Amino acid sequence: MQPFVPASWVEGGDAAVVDVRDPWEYDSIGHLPGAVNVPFDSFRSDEGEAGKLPPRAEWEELLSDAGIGTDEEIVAYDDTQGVFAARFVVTALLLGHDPEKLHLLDGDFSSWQREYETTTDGVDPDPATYESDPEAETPLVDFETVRELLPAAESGDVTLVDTREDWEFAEGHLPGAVQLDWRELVDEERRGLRPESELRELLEERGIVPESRTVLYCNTARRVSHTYLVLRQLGYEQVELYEGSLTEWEDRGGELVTE
Ligand SMILES: O=S(=O)([O-])[S-]
Repeated sequence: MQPFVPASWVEGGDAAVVDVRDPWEYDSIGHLPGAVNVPFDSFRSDEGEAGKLPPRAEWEELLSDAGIGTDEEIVAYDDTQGVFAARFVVTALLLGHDPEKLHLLDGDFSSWQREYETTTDGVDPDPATYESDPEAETPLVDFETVRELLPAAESGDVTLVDTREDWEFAEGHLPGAVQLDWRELVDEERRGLRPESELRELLEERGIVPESRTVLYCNTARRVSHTYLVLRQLGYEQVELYEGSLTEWEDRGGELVTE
């Protein structure tokens, strides 16, 4: 999986382009030419199979209405350095879209408009039928699995990564977790990924290495989605997502460490 694509790939290509910002931003500030608007809140739910995943029927209807077909190449963007759009990409992945056909713009709306055109023209998508794949293998792990992995995380055999900010980590984290704020992976100025060599150095410093099984969590599986895609971009194959994240962990009385 090579999820991150540059603006030039999006501009010249024929992938379905998905803008996950609020409708007022899409309509009034503008959007990438041809992009459809699928706002972040429209694909988050407490009624799906796990965490914040939407029910399959709702997801299928949302994508069909947006004119996106089951086998299409998709690229998503936002205006927050990719963290909201990453959640769209990971939602599609977890509901069975072909991972090789899922992409995230390396950058965001603000960096795009420094070089490329935007528009406020409405988009009228062609009708499509989207079908999710309930049989697809996914990188999801659940509460019980994470709880069973804690001893291995504490002994360093499994890498448990908390992708939240320092102060959140200090207030309470899973035993054995290392901290990696997702924002450390992006370059403030270009609003996309930092250079690969810097990313690899940073990850290694934190003990996040491709050889180790790696499980990510945050609060509601938004920030982990970005980190998941970065690790996959760098060739990490053994990365899993705790979709329930701290919201479920705390609800179910999971152990927390404070500093
Ligand atoms: O990004 S988050 O799910 O932790 S709010």
